[in-house]
Amino acid sequence: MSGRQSCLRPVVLASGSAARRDMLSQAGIAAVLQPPGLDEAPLKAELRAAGATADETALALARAKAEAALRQWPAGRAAPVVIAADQVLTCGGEWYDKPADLAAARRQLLALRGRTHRLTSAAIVWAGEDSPWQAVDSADLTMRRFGDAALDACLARDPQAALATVGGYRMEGPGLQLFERFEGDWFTILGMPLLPVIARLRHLGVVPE
Ligand SMILES: Nc1nc2c(ncn2[C@@H]2O[C@H](COP(=O)(O)OP(=O)(O)OP(=O)(O)O)[C@@H](O)[C@H]2O)c(=O)[nH]1
Repeated sequence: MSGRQSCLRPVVLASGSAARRDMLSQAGIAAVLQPPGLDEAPLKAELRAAGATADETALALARAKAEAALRQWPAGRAAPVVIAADQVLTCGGEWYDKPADLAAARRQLLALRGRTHRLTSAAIVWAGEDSPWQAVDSADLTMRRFGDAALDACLARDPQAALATVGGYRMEGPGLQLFERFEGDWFTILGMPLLPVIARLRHLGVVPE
């Protein structure tokens, strides 16, 4: 069998995340991009108020994004295999969200300075089963006690990261200079536990064994 995608069903990535888009395409998986257009904040607040853990919250949000994408899928087209994901950042019992602007990103990075925070990434792969396949994984990242100059240089070099990522940094960019070490899967940090997702796609016949 060629290395080409073998499934007749389209693969949909229910995400607006460039990192998730890039990791799938770089792994040779062609996906239709369909940002879910979901306002995560109220659902996230509801989950937190109910005492949901970071794992439970990321899984629930990923599932909500997959459901939103399925609702938008044109009737009559071959049912897709939908991939969705979500990432939660926690540190010392605090939960952090994507910064609203550069000033918020700076404040958030200062709050994380010299500490270890956790990125919890969940993925859903839904091929029409009653309940979707899911995976969740975490990585622990320790930030240096970086100086203000290092922080401002990082924000100046990569302002997009400050607004597009939950931590306000891109590990594959200048943000790496803010870190001392990290423990966990690289793709989990970037936004999705990729290897389990690819294994699921293999199980579904989307990519060859
Ligand atoms: N490139 C990059 N992205 C990161 C990194 N850390 C976190 N992210 C991104 O931070 C974002 C986490 O926010 P989410 O709410 O899970 O996803 P989103 O960006 O809103 O995209 P949706 O899937 O459409 O909800 C994701 O896009 C992750 O890919 C990193 O080190 N590098």
